[in-house]
Amino acid sequence: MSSFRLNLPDHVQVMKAADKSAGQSSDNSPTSRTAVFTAHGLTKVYRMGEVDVHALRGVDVEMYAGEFVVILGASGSGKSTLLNILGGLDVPTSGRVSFRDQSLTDADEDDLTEYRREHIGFVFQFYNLIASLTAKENVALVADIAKDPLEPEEALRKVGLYDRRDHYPSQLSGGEQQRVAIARAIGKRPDVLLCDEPTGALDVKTGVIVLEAIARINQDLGTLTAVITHNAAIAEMADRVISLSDGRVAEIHVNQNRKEAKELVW
Ligand SMILES: Nc1ncnc2c1ncn2[C@@H]1O[C@H](COP(=O)(O)OP(=O)(O)OP(=O)(O)O)[C@@H](O)[C@H]1O
Repeated sequence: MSSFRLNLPDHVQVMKAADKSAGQSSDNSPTSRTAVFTAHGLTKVYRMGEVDVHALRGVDVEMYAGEFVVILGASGSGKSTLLNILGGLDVPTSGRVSFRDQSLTDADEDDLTEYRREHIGFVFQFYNLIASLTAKENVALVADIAKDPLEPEEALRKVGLYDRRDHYPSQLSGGEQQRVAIARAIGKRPDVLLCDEPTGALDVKTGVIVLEAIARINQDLGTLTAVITHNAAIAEMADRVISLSDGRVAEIHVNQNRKEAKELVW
């Protein structure tokens, strides 16, 4: 286990207790945490003709039930590659990664599809909503194939868009569309919410509203939430900040005092 293990704020211990999976652990000591992701020695090499691009160069990382993690780093540092591997969208070149006690490295395509469907909600920079469906219908589409879904109205309420449920994407602002995308991602009540630059296409004010929605879901549902950004201000919201540089973990920082989204300035 890593040396920063004992430093997690009380908030995370509380979230762990609230997490659905916490009952699986018999260790109730204040320093116990349920590892959701455990990755060791992850590398990813993309072969581009004659050239090898080393996106990850040996990443060791753990993420815990209920925490809010920001993955921070410059463009090209490997953030999306790491998130895609954790989310089962990609596989490492070498190294091991597991979700709870399920190895993702040994999983085949079908296993990874089922893993993503059951456990992971994704939010990307661009919202990818279906233009011909209302907000509610966009959310229902995912909830329909889930085992224990949130009602689409409830998911939209959590992101502050219940009143706009019958609106089409073209009738919503960029920030509102992103919040529908977040409602869609949580509609299946995922264990993990993975967000890749969720505010990248938004102005500051709208970005803050989107971050507030993500933080509320982390808080209310106890969903392990990982947000990728190159914006250091956003890192102040996190329980922990994993900084990547050139495909390596450069630093892991524990925020003793998390800021609320509305306090952020950038
Ligand atoms: N499919 C791919 N084929 C080839 N190279 C890739 C591929 N995906 C990523 N890379 C390369 O791997 C490195 C890491 O990319 P990655 O997208 O993970 O970085 P990032 O930190 O998320 O960057 P950004 O903030 O710009 O999205 C980069 O050099 C990138 O060009």
